[in-house]
Amino acid sequence: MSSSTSTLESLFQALRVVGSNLIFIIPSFLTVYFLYARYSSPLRRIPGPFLASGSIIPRLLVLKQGRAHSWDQDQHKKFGPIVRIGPAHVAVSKPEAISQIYGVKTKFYKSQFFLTFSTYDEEGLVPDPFVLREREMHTRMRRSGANAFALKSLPSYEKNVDKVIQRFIANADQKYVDRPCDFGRVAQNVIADSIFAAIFGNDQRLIETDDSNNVSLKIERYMNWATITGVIPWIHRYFLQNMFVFMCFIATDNMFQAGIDISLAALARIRSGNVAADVPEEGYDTMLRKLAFLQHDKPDLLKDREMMIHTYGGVIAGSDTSSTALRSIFYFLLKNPETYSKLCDEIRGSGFTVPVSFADASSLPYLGAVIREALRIHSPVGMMLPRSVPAGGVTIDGYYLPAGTEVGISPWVLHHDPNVFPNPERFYPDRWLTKDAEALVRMNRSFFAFGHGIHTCIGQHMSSMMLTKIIASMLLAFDLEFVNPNENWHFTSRFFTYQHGINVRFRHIKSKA
Ligand code: HEM
Repeated sequence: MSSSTSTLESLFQALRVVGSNLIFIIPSFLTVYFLYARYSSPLRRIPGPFLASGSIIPRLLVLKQGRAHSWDQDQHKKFGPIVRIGPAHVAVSKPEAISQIYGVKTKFYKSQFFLTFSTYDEEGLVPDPFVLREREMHTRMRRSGANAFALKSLPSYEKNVDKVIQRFIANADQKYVDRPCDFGRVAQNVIADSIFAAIFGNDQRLIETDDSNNVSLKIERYMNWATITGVIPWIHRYFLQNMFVFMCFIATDNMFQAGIDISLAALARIRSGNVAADVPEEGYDTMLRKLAFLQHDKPDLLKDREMMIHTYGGVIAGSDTSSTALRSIFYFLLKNPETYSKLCDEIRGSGFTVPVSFADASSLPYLGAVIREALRIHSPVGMMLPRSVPAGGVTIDGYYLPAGTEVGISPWVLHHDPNVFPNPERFYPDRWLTKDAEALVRMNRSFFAFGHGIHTCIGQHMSSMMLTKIIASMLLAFDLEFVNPNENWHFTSRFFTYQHGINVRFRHIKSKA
C-alpha cells in the first residue's frame, strides 16, 4: 500500500469519527463559544439574562416576535438600570445617561445596527443623517437641512397639507362616515399624503386609492426585516446591499426608487420654473423647493443626492412614525372617553374652522398635552436607540464598557418609569399641564420619543404641524367611535411599533343624537 493511499484512508477514518460524533462536537463547540462570549468579555460583571449574555439569539427571537418594548422593560425591572442584553450589547435606563450617550458633545456614534437602514447609489453610501456614523458628514447634512425643517419654515408648507385635509373630508362620506373602517389605514394614508404634499407639493393620493399598492405594508415589512437583521449587521452585505435578494425576499417592487423618482420629477419641475402644481399660491413653498433655492444660492452646501435624501428620507422616517402617533392618539382618546370629551370641548369651543392652521392648532394646550401623552405611552420607536461606545471605552454607572460595545436607551423604558411618570400605564394628558415645575422638568428630561442630542429627530416640528392640524380638523368635522369598544388593538414592537385592529366609525357631529 502506498503512503498516499494510507494517508487518504486515515483522513477518511478521521472524518468518519468526526461525522459520527457531530452530535457531541457541535453542542460542545457552541457551549465553549457561549461560555467564552459570556465570561471572557469585560461586560461579564453586568447583570442580565444568562442566555442573552453569551448569544445574540434571545435578542433576535424577541425582535422576531415583535415584543422589544416589553422585554426591555422586564429586563430593567429584573436586573436594574444597566443590563447586558447581548454578548456585546448593553441597555441603560438612567435618564442621567442620556446626554452622555446622545448629547451634542457625545463621542458615541451610530452602531452597526443602522447599516441595515442604509441605501447605496453609484457614489456609495447615501448620506442619510439617520444612518450616518461619520460625524463630519452628519454635521454637514444637519446644517444643509436645518432651514427646510425649521419651525419657521412650516407655515409656508401648510397650504399643501390643507388641501390633503380638505380631500380627506370630501372623501369621508363615501369611505368612513357611518361605516366601519380601519383607522390604522386611514391614519397612514392621511399622514403619508400630507408629508408628500409638504415636501414635494404633489402627493400619492393614498386617501383616494386607499393605498391600493400596499406601499405602507411593504415599508412595514422592510422596517421589521431591517430591525431583525440590524442585530446581526454582517448579514446586510448578503441581503439588503444585494438588490436581487432584497427584491425577492423583502419588497415586491422597488419602493425606494419610487421615492427617488418623485423627488427627481418635482426637482425637474422646480428647475424648469413649472411649479404651479406644487405651490398653490404666491408666498407658499415646498420643502424641496426651499432646498433647491438654497442649493442655487450656495451650491457647495448641498449636492443633488443630499437634497434627495433630505426629502424622500423625510418621507420614510416621518410617515410611519407620525401615523403610529396618530393611531395612538385616537386609540387612547377613545379608550378614555373623558379625555376625548375634554379635547372635543377645547377644539370645538375654539371658534377655529377647517382646515385649522398650525398657529391656531398649536395654541390649544390640551391638544398639545394629548399628543405628548400618546407619544409617551406608546412611543413609535419600540426599542433602544443603539450607539457604539467610542475608542477608549466609557464607564456608565460604575460599569466599564469597552470600545465598540452597543449601548442604548429605550423610550419605552424611560416613559414607563413610575418614579418619573406616576401610574405610567394610565393615559393622562393632564400630567403635562401640571403646575409642579420640578415634576415637569423630570418628565421632559425623560421624554425620549424624538431621541436626543446630535441625532434628535429633525422632523419633529413637521410631525407636530401635521398632527395638530389633522386632529383639530378631524374633530371639528366628525366624531369617532369604536366599532366594538371592548376590542383592543394589537401591535408589534421592533424599531418601530406598528398597531393593527383599530376599527372605528366616523360620524358627522350634527348627525349624532
Ligand atoms: C411622531 C413622529 C416622529 C417620531 C416619533 C420620530 C422619532 C425619531 C427618533 C427617535 C429619531 C432619532 C433616531 C436615533 O437617534 O437613532 C429620529 C430621527 C430622524 N427623524 Fe424622526 N420622528 C418622527 C417624525 C419625523 C418626520 C415627520 C420626519 C421628516 C419629515 C423625520 C425625520 C427624521 C430624520 C431625518 C431623522 C435623522 C436625524 C439625524 O440622525 O440627524 N422624523 N426620529
